[in-house]
Amino acid sequence: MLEALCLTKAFGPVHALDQFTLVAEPGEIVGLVGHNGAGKTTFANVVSGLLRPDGGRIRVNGKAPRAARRLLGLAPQHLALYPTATPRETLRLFGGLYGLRRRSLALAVDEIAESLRITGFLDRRVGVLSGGQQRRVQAAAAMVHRPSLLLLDEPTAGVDPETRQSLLHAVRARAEQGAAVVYTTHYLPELTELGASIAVARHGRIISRGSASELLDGLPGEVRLAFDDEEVRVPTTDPAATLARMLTGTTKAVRGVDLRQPTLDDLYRSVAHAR
Ligand SMILES: Nc1ncnc2c1ncn2[C@@H]1O[C@H](COP(=O)(O)OP(=O)(O)OP(=O)(O)O)[C@@H](O)[C@H]1O
Repeated sequence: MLEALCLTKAFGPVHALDQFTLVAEPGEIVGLVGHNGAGKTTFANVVSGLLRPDGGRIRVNGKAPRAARRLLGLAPQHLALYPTATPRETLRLFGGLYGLRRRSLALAVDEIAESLRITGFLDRRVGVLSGGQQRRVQAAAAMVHRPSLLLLDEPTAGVDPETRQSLLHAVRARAEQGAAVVYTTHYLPELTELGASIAVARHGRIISRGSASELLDGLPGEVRLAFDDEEVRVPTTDPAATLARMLTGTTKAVRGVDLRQPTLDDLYRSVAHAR
């Protein structure tokens, strides 16, 4: 369980964290969303003990960050892997640092490699793997010791749909085993797929917190229909019904259809409106 209460952290005049409060229960996936600069990465760094906060209180299963290091797994936003090591060596190294030995280490490496579909390239050098394969290795390194608190900072940035699915599957599996997960993303549909609750960050603090259905249902998306001579865009909270209505009413040939899912901007607008 994570309790982060009233965290503050300033870099000169920039208040990266400004009374930032977030609690994640065991088994809960919290989707942490917010625009660039909202404080998400600073929060992950403070919770994992990489940065000291100016104020506030953090407890992981009741322990302060330094004492809780073995309970925590962090996959940073930017890839941080040894290019000359293989994924197997990487996972054994991380598992070993977190106290796993011999048979339990080998089992943990096999299990996470299977879950994140790394098995096929476990013994190739990390430096020759694709970006998506490296992302999976980085996430696996954060999860191999089965942490009680998992911090994933945009793990799906720039990956293909298959890698995204394996990452989401592995995250859900960890939560089902009881881990509290804080999952940062700019892509809202992932949070529905994960069954995550949502925390919206802005200017260093959480401005809204709730279930995915509370915060995302009813957000306007958009249906776009392209004809030979024009393009029609209709904002809607029910794209399927809107599309059916638009198609029923037209005799022109349709050249293109696009359904836009709600974005972070839509969520920000709705949160600002409700305040
Ligand atoms: N080491 C640092 N020195 C100075 N300023 C920093 C440092 N780290 C973060 N900041 C500033 O703190 C603010 C919050 O940054 P942070 O990286 O936490 O945001 P973020 O929500 O993770 O953004 P992104 O979505 O772009 O990753 C930004 O204004 C950033 O410029």
